[in-house]
This record gives sequence, C-alpha cells and structure tokens, in this order.
Amino acid sequence: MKAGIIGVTGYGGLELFRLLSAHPEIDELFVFSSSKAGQELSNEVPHLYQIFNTKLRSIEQLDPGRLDVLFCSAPSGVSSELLPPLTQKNLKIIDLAGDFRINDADTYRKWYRKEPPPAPLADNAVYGLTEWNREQVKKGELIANPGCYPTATLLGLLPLLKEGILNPSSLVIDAKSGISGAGASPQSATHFSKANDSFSIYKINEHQHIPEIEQTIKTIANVDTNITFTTHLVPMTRGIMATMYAELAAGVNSQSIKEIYHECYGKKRFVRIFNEKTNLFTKQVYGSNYCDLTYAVDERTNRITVVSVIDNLIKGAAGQAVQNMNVMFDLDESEGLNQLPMFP
Ligand SMILES: NC(=O)C1=CN([C@@H]2O[C@H](COP(=O)(O)OP(=O)(O)OC[C@H]3O[C@@H](n4cnc5c(N)ncnc54)[C@H](OP(=O)(O)O)[C@@H]3O)[C@@H](O)[C@H]2O)C=CC1
Ligand SMILES: CC(=O)N[C@@H](CCC(=O)OP(=O)(O)O)C(=O)O
Repeated sequence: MKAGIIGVTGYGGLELFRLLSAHPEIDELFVFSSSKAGQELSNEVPHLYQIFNTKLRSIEQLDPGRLDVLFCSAPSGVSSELLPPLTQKNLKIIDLAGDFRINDADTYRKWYRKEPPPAPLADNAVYGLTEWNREQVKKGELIANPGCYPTATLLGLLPLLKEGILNPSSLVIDAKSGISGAGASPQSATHFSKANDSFSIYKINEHQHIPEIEQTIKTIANVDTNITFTTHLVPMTRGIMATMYAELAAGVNSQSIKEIYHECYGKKRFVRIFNEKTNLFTKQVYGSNYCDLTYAVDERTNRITVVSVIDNLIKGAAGQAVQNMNVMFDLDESEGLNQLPMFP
C-alpha cells in the first residue's frame, strides 16, 4: 500500500512516520510539508539521520491518485481547506485534526473559532473511535480521528453510560496531559522555564474537546450530558491521565462495574482493564497504543471514579489513526502496532 503524510514534521506526523515505516503492509511512504518542501526529512529531525533518506514534497505535488491512504496531521482548520480537493474514489483519508469531528457547523464555529469544513464532505466523515465505531470505520472514506483527551475519556465512560448506570448530569472529568499534546510549535505555556517544575490548568470550561465528548456520548450511548471537563499541563513529554467522577445509580456495586468493563473490552486488543483501585500511571502505556482503565466505587459517597491513561501521540493520535487504517483495509487491527510500552 502507498501512504502519504501531511504534517510529517509535527509530533503527530512523526509518530505516523515511525509507525507506518515499520508497518508490514506499507511499501511506499510519501511525506509532505507546507514549509520545508525539497529538504530531507532527517535534516529537520535528526533522530532519523542516516536511517531514512526521504525528501519532503510540497503539498502541491501531492497526487491523490498515487496513494491508497492519506494521513493529515496539520493544525485544526487546515484540513477543512486542504482535503476537499484531494478527496477521490479509492483514496482513504484519515484526519488527525478537529475539523471533521463535530457534526454541527455552529458548534464547530463556537468552540474552534474557525469556519467549519464544507458540508458534503463533513457529513460523510466517520468518527474514528475504533473500539466503538468499528463498522462505520470499515466503510469510511474520511475518518475524523478522535482528539487525545476524548479518546481517554470516552473509552473510560462509554461502557457505563451505555448501561445507564451513571447520573449524566454529575459527570466531572479532570484531565492532565504531557507537553507534546500541545504540538511542536513553541508557545509561552510550553516554554521550558514556565512548564518545567510546575503544573498548570488551562482552557477552563472552554476546551474544544467538550463538544466532541458530549456529541459522542449522545451518538453512542444516547445520553444527553453537560460535562465539566478541565485540562492541565504536566511537565512530562507524553501521556494523558483522565480522572472521571460520576454518581452511580442505586444498587450498582463493584462487581457489576467489573462485569460491564470486561464484557465491553474483554476482546478488544488495545483496552486493558485493571483491577479496581489499581494505581495507574502514564508511563505504563508510553509509546504504545494501549488505553489502560481502572475504577473505584465509593459506597460512602455513592460515586465512581474512573481512571484512564493513554499515550497522547499513540492511542490519542497516530496509533489510533493506524488502527483505523487497518480496519478500513481489512487488515489485522493490531498490524504495525505491536510495540510494547517503553519502560521506564
Ligand atoms: N499532539 C497531540 O498529542 C495530538 C494532536 N492532535 C491533532 O493532530 C494535529 C497535529 O498535531 P501536532 O503534530 O501535535 O502538531 P504540530 O504543531 O506538532 O505539527 C503540525 C504540522 O502541521 C504542518 N502544517 C502547519 N501548517 C500547515 C498548513 N497550512 N498546511 C499543511 N501543513 C501544515 C506543519 O508542518 P510543515 O510546516 O512541515 O507543513 C507541522 O509540522 C493537530 O490538528 C492536533 O490538534 C490530535 C491528537 C493528539
Ligand atoms: C497539552 C495540550 O495543549 N493539548 C492540546 C490537545 C490538542 C488536540 O488534540 O487538538 P485537537 O483535538 O483540537 O485537534 C489542547 O489541550 O488543546
């Protein structure tokens, strides 16, 4: 198969390059840059020096007819303009940005403060939360790969919401991310001397992933929610931990929660259910496509705490994108994704 990557010099794009260059079904990989066309990829990223002699091509040189699959890992707002002229029969596209995730144009405008993508294409996009939308992904032509925080959050909450055992108006999600979640472009908040040895909260009640999470809870679990969702920056390179709190319906106990999770994810390759109250940490999934989950039922408060950890660049971005590609091309879902987590 022939694959292309737009945005390969960014963090998500580089992880796509790493995974796809080792993928047994990919024989040719074309890489595109909007700002460094003509240069060697390894000049930009020395960790690839003398391993790959791959030239960055301009996006104008992208011939969609020569590719089977195209990954777009550019900042949100870019793919709305870039992708419509590139869509064509027999080309599958996987977009890592937020552009095609939100169904309602006004909701997109409000949270992203950008113009939404053109309607016919946006309407055909499939939300690529692989574990939950496998059948739609299989038939999809354009996949909106989920956001990193929504992946961690939704994998943790959907099984319980679908069973109707959480009070939806009580949902509180407290999420923390490593700094690579903010991308490769330097910003004040991610400057070493500000972020190191510190811990910060950001986008309180304004995070663009709020409508994505609420929309997916509605479409998959048919539950209306208004979530409280708060994000924090942690001075580590990778990883997301989402800690989620909700009131439990009467009569629900630890045993029933355990059964729901095992029933839902027992046969899913990339979601691992740990025993109740396991002390999860982000490094246990570092560099891998796993989402690890645990939970704790508090009979004193009648609340549940659900904890989810992922690597934001793998299950939260490039790994899930490759997982979606595998499903779309009828390959083994774990093809190219069998790396063990890196530890310590
Ligand atoms: N970082 C993360 O953990 C996650 C990121 N995402 C999403 O994935 C996408 C990529 O994120 P990330 O890799 O972190 O971002 P980066 O900022 O690290 O990289 C984005 C890349 O996009 C390219 N780019 C910039 N402007 C344009 C343009 N106008 N046209 C084409 N390409 C452009 C740049 O490469 P060049 O100048 O060479 O073209 C750049 O390297 C974003 O939409 C992000 O929101 C989703 C989940 C997790
Ligand atoms: C740490 C950090 O800054 N993370 C980013 C995640 C960005 C992302 O995944 O963006 P889209 O889903 O909108 O494409 C953020 O919180 O905005």
